[in-house]
Amino acid sequence: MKNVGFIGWRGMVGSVLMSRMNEENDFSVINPVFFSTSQHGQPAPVFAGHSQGTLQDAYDIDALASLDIIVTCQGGDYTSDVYPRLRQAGWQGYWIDAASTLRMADDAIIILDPVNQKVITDGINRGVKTFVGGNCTVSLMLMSLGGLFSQNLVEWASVATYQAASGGGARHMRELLTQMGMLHDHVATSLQDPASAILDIERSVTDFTRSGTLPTDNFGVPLAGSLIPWIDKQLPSGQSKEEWKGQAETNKILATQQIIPVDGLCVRVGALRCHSQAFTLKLKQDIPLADIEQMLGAHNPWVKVIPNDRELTMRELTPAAVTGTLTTPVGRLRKLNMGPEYLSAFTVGDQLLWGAAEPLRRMLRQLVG
Ligand SMILES: NC(=O)C1=CN([C@@H]2O[C@H](COP(=O)(O)OP(=O)(O)OC[C@H]3O[C@@H](n4cnc5c(N)ncnc54)[C@H](OP(=O)(O)O)[C@@H]3O)[C@@H](O)[C@H]2O)C=CC1
Ligand SMILES: N[C@@H](CC(=O)OP(=O)(O)O)C(=O)O
Repeated sequence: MKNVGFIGWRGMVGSVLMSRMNEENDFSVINPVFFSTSQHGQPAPVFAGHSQGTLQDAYDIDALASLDIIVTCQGGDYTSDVYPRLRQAGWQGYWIDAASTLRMADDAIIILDPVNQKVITDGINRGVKTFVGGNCTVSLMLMSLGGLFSQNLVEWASVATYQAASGGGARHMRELLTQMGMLHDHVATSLQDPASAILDIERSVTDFTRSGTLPTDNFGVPLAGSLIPWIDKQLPSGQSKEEWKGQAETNKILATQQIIPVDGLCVRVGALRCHSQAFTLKLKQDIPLADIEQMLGAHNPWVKVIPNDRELTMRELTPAAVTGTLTTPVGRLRKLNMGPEYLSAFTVGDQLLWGAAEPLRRMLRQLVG
């Protein structure tokens, strides 16, 4: 059995990965070794009945170099520090990573096997050893809309995202929930009084939101009851880094010969762990809607086409409905007034599952059999 090292297993993405590996019995086909950047020497976790002694030092290059495969969800700083040193030390093992650091490197493949299995297989066959999970919005878009991309029918895609707090990390989720609770507490008494004026309550909430009282260490500004139309760094192009990733990563995942333009606006909203995305797609031809639905639904086992119906949309195409599941639904499919090649679509997906942990888990499984 292969020796597989895990770094970042107790973080948010790592916990989801461990939980999925347990569900799929993945620990029975590997010899896991657990590492920590801060807790080495403490007892290692027990997964699926496998006790693994103590936590190893995640910065110990010799210990890492003894492994066949390393899976890390620890983050970009860790990757930037350890990966080059490990490769320079001559380590030839497989590196599977959730962080964005190595995604665009020439010798790395962005993994999303329901979409680019051929790219992955070709890579393994020619000796690629570095496999990186994609940006969550990109992976979730391709899981939901893969049927159109795989048929090479998309001329361009314009997107507006509605991204959950979890994309920023665990502390961002806590901050959002704390803000929500504080806002409610601030007006709880008035809310209970049916005779109270709603605009007085709203003004009180707005004043409180602007007062500087809400915790904003992580988001920088209040998110509860609001939104933030910027995610990640500012680039000279005027895009946010998150917006830049849309085209760059999509085309790398699909290994396109000719770039498919993908661009739009990325927005943080007060959802917990599901990213939603509203698309305008320009198709290369006028294709009947029924054919589009068929192509989308047949692409992979996790996509689900939600008919463009009010009740079904409200029940099945929301973060509340999708969170915690591997389903990547797509709905609101209709031809737009701009012309018969213009299609709208709305997608929802759990950004910790298909958006982060699941592609890594499935890559590991491919390498260990
Ligand atoms: N959040 C997301 O949606 C996505 C994240 N990613 C990537 O994954 C990386 C990790 O993200 P995420 O899982 O959100 O990070 P977390 O902050 O949840 O965890 C990262 C590390 O923090 C350390 N840590 C310190 N205190 C605690 C604690 N109380 N509980 C758990 N861990 C603790 C752990 O390392 P140690 O044991 O060594 O101390 C842990 O592995 C990101 O930097 C990013 O590169 C990728 C896609 C999506
Ligand atoms: N940036 C995403 C999370 C993510 O997947 O990021 P990255 O591309 O660094 O893995 C968000 O904040 O919602």
